[in-house]
This record gives sequence, structure tokens and C-alpha cells, in this order.
Amino acid sequence: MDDAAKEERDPAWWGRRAWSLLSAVRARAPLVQCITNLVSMDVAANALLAAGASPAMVHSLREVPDFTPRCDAVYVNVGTLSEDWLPSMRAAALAGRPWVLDPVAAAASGFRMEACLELLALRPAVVRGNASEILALANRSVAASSNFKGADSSHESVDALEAAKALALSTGSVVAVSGAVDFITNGEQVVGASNGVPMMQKITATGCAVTALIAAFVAIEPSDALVAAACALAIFGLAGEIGMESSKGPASLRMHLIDALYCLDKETVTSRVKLSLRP
Ligand SMILES: Nc1ncnc2c1ncn2[C@@H]1O[C@H](COP(=O)(O)OP(=O)(O)O)[C@@H](O)[C@H]1O
Ligand SMILES: Cc1ncsc1CCOP(=O)(O)O
Ligand SMILES: [Mg+2]
Repeated sequence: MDDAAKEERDPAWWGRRAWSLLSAVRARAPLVQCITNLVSMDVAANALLAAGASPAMVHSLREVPDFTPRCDAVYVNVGTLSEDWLPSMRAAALAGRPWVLDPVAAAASGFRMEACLELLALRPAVVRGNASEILALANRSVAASSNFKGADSSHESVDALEAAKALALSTGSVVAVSGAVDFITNGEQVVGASNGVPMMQKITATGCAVTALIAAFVAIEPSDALVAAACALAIFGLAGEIGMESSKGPASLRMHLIDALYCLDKETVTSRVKLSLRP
């Protein structure tokens, strides 16, 4: 990106871009095949629907040849990985559709780490994880420390920024690290997304749901996965902020976040998304 293009990307530019992508999701209802974990299926499908996309939880290897080529994007998530599902994940990733990867608890076991690395080699458009997951993938390390928290992060997103850049450069995928600030990078540019509320960490599978939303945005903008992923993260975080205004805790936030995602309008998105290109 040249300097002129960078300068155009002021907050107003990001607001317009986020709104235009959300509007396109609503208008075109991209079909997103989700091969995702058993915990996340409900919230990921509901987040996609609320945003205007069309989710389909289709896992069987025998369905991939017929179904996956008809999808606008594919979402692969290893949260409840088993040997049975890995062939479907591989085949769906190889079906020629834009696809995204969520490496839930990548460091939990050698099996899971190997599976994540194998899938990463199939070049997802975007890999989105929390800081601990991105650090583990970048270092190819299975957790040994007592600090390891499985699907939850034991690091801040900023701790994984350099790892995310290195991983993006080595894989060719856009890498997104979620947290208090989400960082999205192709190894050269870094975008920061500062929407969201800490309570989102207290709802299981919010990370899985936002990765599903990234897949819907990538379906609309496959040639600019960096912008698509950044806008999806900001939109989801904004829905969390608005949802939090009417919530008492994680259970009501889950409901209000989905309602807020459904109700987002142009004025709210363009004035409240917090996206910026980092130096
Ligand atoms: N401290 C925080 N403040 C604001 N938003 C957060 C915070 N932590 C996580 N989020 C948001 O919650 C969502 C899930 O992120 P995260 O909890 O990092 O993923 P995971 O569930 O995979 O561990 C993202 O949209 C992220 O921006
Ligand atoms: C708790 C849990 N265990 C296996 S998958 C899963 C959900 C993880 O969701 P997220 O990565 O969004 O926290
Ligand atoms: Mg996760």
C-alpha cells in the first residue's frame, strides 16, 4: 500500500467500509458452510443469521463434493476436533472456496497442533485466534505450562502481535488476534480494532462466532481479506458494546449481542467502529 492509500484510511473511511460490507452481507446473504465445534454451533449460526448471512453446519465428508463448491465461504474450526472430522475439514478447505480457520486451543495436544498446521498449509484467507492460540501456532508449540487455559487465552492480544505478523508472512494468510484490541495483519500492514467489551470473554464461543462472521465478510470481499476480517471484528465488537448496555451478565449479553448485530444501522456503524491502520 502506498502512502496516499494509507492516508485515505481515516476513521471515516473505515466506518464507510464496515457499513458497506455489512450491507452487502445483508443484501447477498452469503452461504457459509461451517465445520465447527459442538459448543459453538448455535451461537455461530445465530450470529451469521443476525448479520444477514446464511449458515449451514454441514460436516460429512460425503457431502463436501456436492455442497462446498456451492458455498460462498467455508468456516473450519477445530474446537472439538476428532479424527472423523479432519478429512472433511481438509476436503472443504481444498474445494476452491474462500475459507477461514479458527485454531481453538491449538496447543492442547500434538494431534491438534499437527491438524492446525496442516490446515494452515492449505492457505486459509484468514486465521483468527486468541493470543495464546496465535503464539502457539507461530511457535508450533504444544502447551507445557500450568498457565495453559485450553480454549481461553492466557495472553493479551498485543503479546501476540509479532507472532501474528511472522505467521502471516510464513503462511500467506491474514492473521487476526482477538482480545481487548483485535489486531489483523498480512505481515506488512496491521489494523487495530478496538470495539468490544471484556464480558464477551465470559460467553463461550464468542471467538468462534466472530470467526464465522469473518467468513461471511470474506465471502463478500475475497480479494481484501485484511479489510474484511478487520470490519467483521469491529462490527461484532460494536454489537457487543451495544448489547452490554442492556445486559446483566454473560447470558443476557449473548442474547443482546445477537439482537444488536441484527439492528445495526448506518449511523451507528459509521460513527462507532474503531478501526485504524497501525504504524
Ligand atoms: N478485553 C476485551 N475487551 C473487549 N473485547 C474483547 C475483550 N476480550 C475479547 N474481546 C472480544 O471478544 C471476541 C472473542 O475474542 P476472544 O475472547 O479473544 O476469543 P476466544 O473466544 O477465541 O478466546 C472478539 O470479538 C474480541 O474482540
Ligand atoms: C469451550 C470449548 N471447548 C471446546 S470448543 C469450545 C468453545 C471455544 O469457543 P471460543 O474459542 O470462542 O472461546
Ligand atoms: Mg477461540
